[in-house]
Amino acid sequence: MGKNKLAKFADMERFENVFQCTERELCNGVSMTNPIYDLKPGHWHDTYFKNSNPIVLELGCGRGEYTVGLARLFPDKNFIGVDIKGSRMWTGAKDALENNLRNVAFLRTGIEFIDRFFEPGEVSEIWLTFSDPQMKKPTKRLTSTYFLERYRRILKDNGIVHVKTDSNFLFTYTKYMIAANNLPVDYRTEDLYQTELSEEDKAILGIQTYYEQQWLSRGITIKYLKFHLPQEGDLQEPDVEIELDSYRSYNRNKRSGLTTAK
Ligand SMILES: C[S@@+](CC[C@H](N)C(=O)[O-])C[C@H]1O[C@@H](n2cnc3c(N)ncnc32)[C@H](O)[C@@H]1O
Repeated sequence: MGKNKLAKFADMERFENVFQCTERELCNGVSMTNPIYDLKPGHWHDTYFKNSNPIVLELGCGRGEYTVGLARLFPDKNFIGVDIKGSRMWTGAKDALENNLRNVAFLRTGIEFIDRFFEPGEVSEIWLTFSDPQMKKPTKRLTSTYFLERYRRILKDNGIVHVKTDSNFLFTYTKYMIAANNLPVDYRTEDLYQTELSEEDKAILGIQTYYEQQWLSRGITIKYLKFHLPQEGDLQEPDVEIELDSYRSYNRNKRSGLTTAK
């Protein structure tokens, strides 16, 4: 039987690669709890990673498969998985500790507060893996201007955003967002596993998360976008009606009866 939640929460308090800030109103970035490191925004390199390698975030990392998988592929980069659900993140944190992956950390907090934990320009890339499409709530979508503004505050100029998703709704919304703001796109595919990829991209994009495995077993195609986020200019929300996904996950909200949403 797997470890229960309370035991996992106790582990999270003592894992040296886990930083937590769960009281949302107190998340001012100077009170991340960790058994060893007193970490302030702007000091991930010198206090924790002890190198100057690029920092890559996975936002909504769940069990952290991408964070840990990418860390294995790229020992010369640093990876931080971010999620509010500590019991999920425990899996990745334990895996990284057991395998002595020093280029991995996990941060437990709400993504809406992400700019409280990093200084401007401290982050090079962001991965969004199988994020909830939030079809009814545009400001909760992780590729909305609400979130992109926050990412811009911590990313280097022209920092990279990767979106890997099952959701046609989130993919289409993100495409419109990119078009509305003329964001430079490096890569876009609507069916990842039917696309010719370099060996390196195959390894990067072949990492499969828990949610991806669920979608693949249901025959849903996987979409992927890689774009840049320049610092300059106001970000505009796209004004389009998008067809809702025809399926829903065990965790996604019930359908409202509508067939499209903005
Ligand atoms: C659908 S799951 C995907 C998890 C993982 N990326 C995967 O592919 O298996 C979405 C994850 O995002 C997290 N999440 C969603 N909104 C969040 C927010 N605002 N702040 C922190 N975590 C959030 C949830 O807790 C959940 O673990």
